[in-house]
Amino acid sequence: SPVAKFRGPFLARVSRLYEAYHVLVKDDWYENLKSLHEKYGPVVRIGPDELHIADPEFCLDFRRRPDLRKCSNYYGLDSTVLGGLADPRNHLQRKSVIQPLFTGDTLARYSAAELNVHAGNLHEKLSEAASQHDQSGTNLTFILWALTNDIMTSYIFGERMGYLAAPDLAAVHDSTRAYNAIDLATVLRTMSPVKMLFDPLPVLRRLSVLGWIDKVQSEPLLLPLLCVKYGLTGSSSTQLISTRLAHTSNSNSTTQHEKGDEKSILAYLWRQLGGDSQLVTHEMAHAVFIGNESLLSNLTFLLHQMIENPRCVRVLRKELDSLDIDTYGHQVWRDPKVLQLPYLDALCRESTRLSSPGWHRQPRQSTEPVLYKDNITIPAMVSISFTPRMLEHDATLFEEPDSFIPERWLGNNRETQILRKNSVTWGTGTRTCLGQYLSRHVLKKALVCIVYGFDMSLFDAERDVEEGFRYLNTYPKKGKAGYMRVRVASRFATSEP
Ligand code: HEM
Repeated sequence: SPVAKFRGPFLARVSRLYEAYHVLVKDDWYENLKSLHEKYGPVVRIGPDELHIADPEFCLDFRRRPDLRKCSNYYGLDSTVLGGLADPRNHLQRKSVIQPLFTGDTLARYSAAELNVHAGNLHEKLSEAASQHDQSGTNLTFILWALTNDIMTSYIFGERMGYLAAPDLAAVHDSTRAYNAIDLATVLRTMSPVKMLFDPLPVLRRLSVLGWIDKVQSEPLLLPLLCVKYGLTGSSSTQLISTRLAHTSNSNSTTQHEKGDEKSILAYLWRQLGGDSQLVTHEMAHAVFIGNESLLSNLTFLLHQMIENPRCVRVLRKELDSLDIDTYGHQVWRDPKVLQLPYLDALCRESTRLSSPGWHRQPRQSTEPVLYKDNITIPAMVSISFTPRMLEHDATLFEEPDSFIPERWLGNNRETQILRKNSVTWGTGTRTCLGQYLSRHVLKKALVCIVYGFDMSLFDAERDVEEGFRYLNTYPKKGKAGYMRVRVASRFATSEP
């Protein structure tokens, strides 16, 4: 093997089942990875053709290269959508079509109008919860999940689905959230016979426990509801999206998009991708799928940190007092200055830094051999991986790396510039997150809405500690999902502006 000279556990050298064992059976992938680096040093062979590197300097430098390929064994499940395209040229081409829909005017218009409506709905829901004094606490996970679904579907499909207004948020949550995503992705990438069997046999696949992947890929969370809404029950999702596309693209969809009609995002993309409705469906379903879960996870983490650090709540409230309360009243999130508040920005950066999940690594391949330190050469096309969480908790990059210290991001000086350059929260190189700016707006507005309007504490902190704060898990295993239950109280007697 071209990587034979690199050290690692025996099973990992011969089979991907090593990964499967640590993800599916022992559920200790990240902890094990750390112990492997302690034993074998900064470069460890974690698969027959994959090296994991825990050398921040090398990782940060290597990742900036624009010519790297995403490894098909890792991203193969999503090989047709932007996030999984292996070839950098194909990726660049697709990105040039999709990226404008997630930045610039499209995002600014959404943020200033639609996103404010969702923040208003969140406020309403929390006010309701505060007045009800629920004996079992307020399930914030359900509320945030409904919120992120409303946001993602309205952004991508231009539809207000009203998840947050649904009378039964538990039902919304349970019927739309997918569990075991990491396990199933692991099965398919570490057990190639399973993947080979399932690829050509979609029926078999649908009957299996893996069926949800097709469902999520081809029928994103909102589609059943869209079916009901448009009276299209029975249509296949692709037909449904096509119908929706035809509806929105009947005339001048590009012009509408340019005018800022968010409803035309789908139609615009459809036209740009040559009318390939299946590709558009997959691309958008994927964005909704990953957007929902990462927003939920990041919002939950941010609120968890705020509850754990009352000092941060005080400092943020002081900063919020500088906003135009006379104009916006309790709806402070509507003040455009919110997006520029330095402490709020620092809170969000620090929270996203600490919340990267341990299961997520980023493997890349170079078509040329790569020179690692001390004259060690890594052969071409070997998967070279790093785990963002490891870098984000590295003491050489971040002082007191495990502590929540938003202040480290404040100011524009040499230190903060270096911190920003070293940040890998949103990915690296040319493959950074498409949803990062949308996510930043969502995190900021939701946090402002909550911190300005409400006092919050954990409903049963003892149980949360006992459970190891399970509610912080992204893409949890079934049966291991946690719920963030809180006590909510309105800060103001009357909440009208
Ligand atoms: C706070 C929330 C989020 C975090 C921390 C996050 C993080 C990331 C990271 C680390 C990557 C790189 C993955 C890799 O290279 O393996 C990525 C890629 C991506 N993310 Fe996000 N993400 C978030 C929210 C979103 C949202 C809301 C969307 C959709 C609107 C989204 C869409 C994407 C897409 C499409 C890619 C692939 C980009 C490409 O390869 O060009 N993300 N994200």
